[in-house]
Amino acid sequence: MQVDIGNALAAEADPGISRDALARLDEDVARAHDRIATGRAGEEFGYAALNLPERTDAAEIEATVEPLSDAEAILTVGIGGSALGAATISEALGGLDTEGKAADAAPLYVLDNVDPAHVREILTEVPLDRTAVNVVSRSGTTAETLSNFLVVREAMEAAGVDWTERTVVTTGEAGPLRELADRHDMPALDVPTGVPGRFSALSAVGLVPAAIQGHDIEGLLAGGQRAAESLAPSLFDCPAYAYGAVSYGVAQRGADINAVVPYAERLEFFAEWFAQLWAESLGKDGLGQTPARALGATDQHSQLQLYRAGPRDKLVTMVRPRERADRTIPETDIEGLSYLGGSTLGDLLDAEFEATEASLAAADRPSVRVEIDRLDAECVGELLYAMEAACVLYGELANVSTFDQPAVEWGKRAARGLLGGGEFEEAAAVADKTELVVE
Ligand SMILES: O=P(O)(O)OC[C@H]1O[C@](O)(CO)[C@@H](O)[C@@H]1O
Repeated sequence: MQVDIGNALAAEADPGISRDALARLDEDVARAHDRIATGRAGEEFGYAALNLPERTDAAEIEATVEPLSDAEAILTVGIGGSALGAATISEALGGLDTEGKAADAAPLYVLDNVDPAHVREILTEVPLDRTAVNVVSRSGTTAETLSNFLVVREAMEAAGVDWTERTVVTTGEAGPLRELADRHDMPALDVPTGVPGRFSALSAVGLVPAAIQGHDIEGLLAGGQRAAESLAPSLFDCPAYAYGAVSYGVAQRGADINAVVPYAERLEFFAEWFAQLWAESLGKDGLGQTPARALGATDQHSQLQLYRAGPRDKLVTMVRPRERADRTIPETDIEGLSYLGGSTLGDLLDAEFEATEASLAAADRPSVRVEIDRLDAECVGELLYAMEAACVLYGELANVSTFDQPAVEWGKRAARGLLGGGEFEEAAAVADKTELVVE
């Protein structure tokens, strides 16, 4: 993996960070690296996430899911970090390899919302008697996850399917899901202690579907370990820290938004995973950098207008695999289009990537290039780990509480109160809404 921060330097962009300021910031990076190393060594809450490539037991995961390896579909029931890591990994590894060979993996369906129409559509689509249900919740009490699981279980019972034979649970040491797994002697894996959900992709939380699909989860962990071993006391020696430090540096100078633009369809979930990681970790005390999700080349025909000519409040993070399965564009005699013929779609995508990067630079808009070799297990594991380490570094530099998420609890209590799940003052506040209705 490599990170090119050249187009975020003050000589190229506004907001941008000067080489001198970057050198000064590197002193803080060294201190932050030591703090991170200490936190990892002590398995401190949150920092422990950066030990997962060494902690996660791939063999245990593979053995646990082996009885479900015949599944023709996988249904992950979770939300936030309990769904996005799994979705990101399975999507990234589910395509053609660079030789064009299909992954031949059972499709993954993700229930991470309680839209009843969508839940009904999924339950109509999956073959319930040949589906592996992967229910994931650290707390085991998340309303959306447990509600969806109860609906899925009812649908399986109605179809005459023994759901206890088709379900693997990943949860914390205690709670309703753990009790359910124990009561029915179901396969269960642990959510790693000391690791917030959004940092748990390289654990059973993110790896169960990939293991059922037959993907190389040892390779994912090896890639994560490669990124772990790249952590160094200088941003100039560590791609992850270079990304985290420059993101922080330009945010300090006005880039309040970080638009993540993967130039690969199979990294679309990665942008969504990154959005939770960045927002839930760094959005504290009035600080943070808002993640925006886009997709290259598609969003060059939409959001690029804003990125290039809108407010000077954005960093654009351009992500791509350097190698991919490709497809030749046929020769054509269509007037004005003959230049495309004989080229490939990959050449066009790369040209658009580089043209968009240059377009932003020509308008003095900061961008950072993040490149991995290809969408294989090691490179995906390395990318996920590097972004987690970048996020932890940014949190140290910003001096925020990276690993908690107190602001999301208010809404949970209000919703629970509205549903009669207890007396919560937040629910009463809902009734106090100021209305000005226009029809
Ligand atoms: O794994 P759980 O406990 O169901 O939580 C799911 C998600 O909800 C959050 O706790 C936020 O409410 C996320 O941090 C987490 O990834």
